[in-house]
Formats: sequence, structure tokens, C-alpha cells
Amino acid sequence: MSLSPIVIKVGGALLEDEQAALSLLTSVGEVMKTRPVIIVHGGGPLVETLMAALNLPSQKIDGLRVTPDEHMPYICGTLAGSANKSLCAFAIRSGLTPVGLSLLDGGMVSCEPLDEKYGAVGVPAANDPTLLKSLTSQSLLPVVSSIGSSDSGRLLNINADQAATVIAQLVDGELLLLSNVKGVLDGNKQLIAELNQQQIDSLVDDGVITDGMKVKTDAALLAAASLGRPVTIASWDANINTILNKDTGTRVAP
Ligand SMILES: Nc1ncnc2c1ncn2[C@@H]1O[C@H](COP(=O)(O)OP(=O)(O)O)[C@@H](O)[C@H]1O
Ligand SMILES: CC(=O)N[C@@H](CCC(=O)OP(=O)(O)O)C(=O)O
Repeated sequence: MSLSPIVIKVGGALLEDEQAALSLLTSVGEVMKTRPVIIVHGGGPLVETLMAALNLPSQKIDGLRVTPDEHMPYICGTLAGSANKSLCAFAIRSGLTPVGLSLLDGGMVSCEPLDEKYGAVGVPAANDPTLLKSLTSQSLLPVVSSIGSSDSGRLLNINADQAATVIAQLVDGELLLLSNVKGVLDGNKQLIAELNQQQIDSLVDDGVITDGMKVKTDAALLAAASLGRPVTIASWDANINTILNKDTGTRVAP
């Protein structure tokens, strides 16, 4: 396999849509016949559900979850535990052989705290691709959650779009950020096929790109610049080959 790997980020809401998850993983299996694939996943909605059940208030600032260290056992249990294993189980049902991992495994990504106002939220940086390359060379499917660690061993919660960006940097991969929307929508809710930094800035200024999509377009711009190739924001309902053929989704230019 000489083509560059595809890094597919899926938002946590996918885990609540069995048909969409199985159909996406079936199309991942097709792509894996010719190119390595690495999945990075979120789990925001699962975290919300657990925190509400535990009566622990959880708030986001600029799309990032404020995470006191004492919340980390729940966040870690949800993202690296139930979300990761549910996605691996969907992959097994789809005939694939997943290996569930977190950012901190095999020294692949190093993380540092962002700012104490966010608590245990980290900024990830690409470190060592050896483990991922070894897995993909054996036709295994790495499924990576966005839990990281600082060098001093503090567990950190990383936004999954940022996690996927560093994994794409690590393996020089093509990045697809898949979510529950067709891509970036304009003020009239129409799909925008291509965007550059200037256009994104003006959509943010106009209040058209907000919340989680702002985090996503920031991650896409950073990734596109560092990879030197466009990053795609699209729906997980679309076939991967349709997305790779640029027939749907939004391409964010470097
Ligand atoms: N301009 C926009 N186009 C599309 N979605 C947008 C836009 N602005 C804000 N959003 C919101 O961003 C959401 C996607 O971000 P997020 O919920 O964080 O996704 P994920 O959990 O898959 O990473 C959409 O469901 C939508 O509610
Ligand atoms: C720091 C931070 O915001 N972490 C995210 C990690 C999960 C995530 O990003 O999940 P989605 O992709 O489903 O939104 C969180 O706690 O929700």
C-alpha cells in the first residue's frame, strides 16, 4: 500500500446511530483494500449524558469542555472506555479487526495543558508514528480516542477534531472530519464546497460558523496548512469514496 493513510474523525453522535456507524465502517473496509485507515473518535454526547446522570454540571468555552481533574475518571471512562469499545465492536460487526487506543499509547502524541481556566484540557502535538504504522501495515484498524497525557502524567481531555489533526500530521495522512452535517453550511443552510482562511474568518465574524463547527474549521485550517493538502468536513452518512472523489462535503484549503 503506497497511498497515504486516510485519517477519519467521527463525532460521538455516530455511536448513537447504529445504521450510520455500520454503513460507514463497511465503506472503511472497502477503502482499506487500497489504503491504510485510522479512525479518531469523539464522544461528546456520551459525556453529556453521563455528567447529567451524575448531576455534575459540564460547560464548554469556545467549543472546548471545561474539565476539572476530578471529572477525568468519568471523561476517560466514557471516551477511552465505552465510546472506544462501542466503535471497535461496530468495526468487528463490519468484518474489520480494530485496535482500540488513546493518544497517549505508544508515545504517539504528547499533550500539554491548554490554560488552567479549562482544567485538564490539553493541546496535542505529534510525537511517534511507529505504533500506528506497525498496526496499519498489518491491515489492523486503529481506533483512537482523544484522551492524552502530559509528560508529567496528567490525564488530559483533548477535543477530538484537534486529536485527529495531530494524528493526520503524525502519519502525513488525508484528513476527513465527519459529523452529523453535510459540511460547512452558509447562512441559508446550503453546503459550501470549498473554503479558505479568509472566507472562514468572515463566516465566523458573521456568526454563521459557531460552536463545534468553529473548533472543526480551526482544526481543519491548521491541519491543511501543516499537511499541505485540503482537509474535508463532511457527513458520516456519505460513502467514503464519494467524499474522496469530492462529490460532497466542504474542502478547507491549505
Ligand atoms: N456554519 C455551520 N455549518 C454546519 N454546522 C454548524 C455551523 N455552525 C455551527 N454548526 C454546528 O456544528 C455542529 C458540528 O459540530 P460538533 O457538534 O462539534 O460535531 P462533532 O461532535 O461531530 O465534532 C453541527 O451539528 C451544527 O450544529
Ligand atoms: C476538550 C473537549 O472539548 N473534549 C471533548 C472530547 C470529545 C469530543 O471532542 O467529542 P465530539 O467529537 O463528539 O464533539 C469533550 O469532552 O466533549
